[in-house]
Amino acid sequence: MAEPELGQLASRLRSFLIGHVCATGGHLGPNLGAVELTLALHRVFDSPRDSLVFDTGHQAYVHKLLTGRSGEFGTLRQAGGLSGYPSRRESVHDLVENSHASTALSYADGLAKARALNGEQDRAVVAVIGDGALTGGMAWEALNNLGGAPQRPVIVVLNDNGRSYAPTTGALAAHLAALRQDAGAAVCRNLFTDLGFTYFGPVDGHDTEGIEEALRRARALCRPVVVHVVTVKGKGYGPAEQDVADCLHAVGTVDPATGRPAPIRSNGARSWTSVFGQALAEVAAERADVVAITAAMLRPTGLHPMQQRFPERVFDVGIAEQHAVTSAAGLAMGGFHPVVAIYATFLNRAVDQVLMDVALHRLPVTFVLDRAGITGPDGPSHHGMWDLSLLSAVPGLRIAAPRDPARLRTLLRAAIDMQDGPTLLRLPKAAAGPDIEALARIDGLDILHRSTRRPLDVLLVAVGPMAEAALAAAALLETQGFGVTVVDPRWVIPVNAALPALIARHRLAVTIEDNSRTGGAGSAIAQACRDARVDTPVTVLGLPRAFIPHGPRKALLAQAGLDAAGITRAVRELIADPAAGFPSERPALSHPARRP
Ligand SMILES: Cc1ncc(C[n+]2csc(CCOP(=O)(O)OP(=O)(O)O)c2C)c(N)n1
Ligand SMILES: CC(=O)[C@@H](O)[C@H](O)COP(=O)(O)O
Ligand SMILES: [Mg+2]
Repeated sequence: MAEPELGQLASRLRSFLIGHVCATGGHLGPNLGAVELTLALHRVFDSPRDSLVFDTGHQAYVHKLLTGRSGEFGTLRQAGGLSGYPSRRESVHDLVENSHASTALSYADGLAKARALNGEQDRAVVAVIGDGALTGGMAWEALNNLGGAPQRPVIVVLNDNGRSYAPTTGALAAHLAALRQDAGAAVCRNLFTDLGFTYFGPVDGHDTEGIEEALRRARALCRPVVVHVVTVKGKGYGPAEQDVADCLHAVGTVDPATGRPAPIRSNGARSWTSVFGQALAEVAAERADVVAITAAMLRPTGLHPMQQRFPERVFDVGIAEQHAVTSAAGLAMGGFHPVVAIYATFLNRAVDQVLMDVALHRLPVTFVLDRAGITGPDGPSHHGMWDLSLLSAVPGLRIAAPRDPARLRTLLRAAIDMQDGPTLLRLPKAAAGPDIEALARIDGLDILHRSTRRPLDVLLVAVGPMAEAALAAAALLETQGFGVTVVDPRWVIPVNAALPALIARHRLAVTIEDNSRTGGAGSAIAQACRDARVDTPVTVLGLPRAFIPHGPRKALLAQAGLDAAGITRAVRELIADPAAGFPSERPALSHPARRP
């Protein structure tokens, strides 16, 4: 295809991306920056015979368009529609579905070893990694292996646009900037050549033919090669190129003319993230020892209000969650109280650091996990549904789940006031609803609802934002003749010692959490009841032990039975099922607990 035709194709791809992604939402900036790069990849390599691995995968839309999925692009990130990331179910051209950054080079290392063992080294292994993802530790573990095996060819395409969301931080970013500025010096010696790679670059990331030439040369070398491609995030679309915040990294439905959401009548609802960000800035104004850490997601985790007021006390460590946690441990050892703001799903990779670098030393670090629970359009590797399961076993870690903005503010302060060990708050990806005031607060338990003049049939234990669905279910169950109590423990791990006694007063207890039901808060509560010899059957409602696909958050919660209808249905089924242990009579008061 001659250059003018290539240019026309790139232009058509850009127009397609802008039109579709503005309509469906998705990763606009990253994909506009990867148009020519992806064209070149598919012109030089023969996917799927050759393997193309995209790190994080949010920049793989053009790859999808070039592998036969343009017709379905109107379904992007919608239930049953195209995933916003590579998907093995969708195509043989797609390899890695995990949207957690910094993994591509490790996959490539494994693929290259497989090629060598199979005698298939003519099948290329190509990994595309962004400059942001390259700040993640796994990437350097992989580079160490790849560069140490000259006999195993892997082509690392570094898509360098100088940004993660914000400009990429740290010494690596400075090194790449130097390479971009001084091509002559770059070719002679740099980080990659020192690690055993041949280095080609910097290559203009919007010159398809130039990229192709570099890729062909890299392929011909049959050894580890880094092709340093310099791109512009949001290339070719003014609103993205000019967006100083994050080059329209990820957008909802926006006006293609402006890249901005259509003006909507605001119902005043704020996101949990913004409530947290403002509350933290207020605490930071009162407490000079409070510092904050982000892993390249300052704005998405709501730290910018604090960063604007106290820039010297907010640290962006790059896409390096494990380092973030242990660096926080160091800050705590130095006399500070770090608040580590991370999406719940991304903390999964730093469990050992929470356990052994923070909790073992009983350090006062507060973790604030945004996007806990079902997140929606980003699919299985983005739902924050394992934090309670992974962290409930951490000795000394206290975990709270605020049900509303008022409790978020209160619990954040309480967590930061705790100096004898780590604390953790988890927040959903949702608009923060109205405050839900308790009827009473007994032994640290918020009684949100209790039926009057009815037996104590069912106790609903709501974890955080599940309080709303629990209260709606209580209303439904009352219309069906049941007496219902709804309780919010606020601090879910360790289990409040008064909770088993409250459960003992009811004929049935149901815990409700937007975490996996395996090993989460409900499991801990059921265990606490067994330990306390409480006879009341405890049923745990939560997310299934499965990878949940992308789709609207509310619909996915309903499918998991975590809405009012699902909770009501579960209670009625339990009561109807003789094997469920629902006693015909209320249990004798083996625990003279105080009345709720
Ligand atoms: C472990 C992990 N932490 C954070 C994120 C959130 N995240 C998604 S894309 C992105 C920035 C990636 O920057 P880069 O690799 O340079 O790709 P670009 O968007 O610039 O093309 C981040 C931080 C993630 N996907 N995985
Ligand atoms: C690819 C990635 O990990 C993020 O960009 C993710 O899309 C963030 O999603 P939200 O911030 O919209 O929840
Ligand atoms: Mg980048």
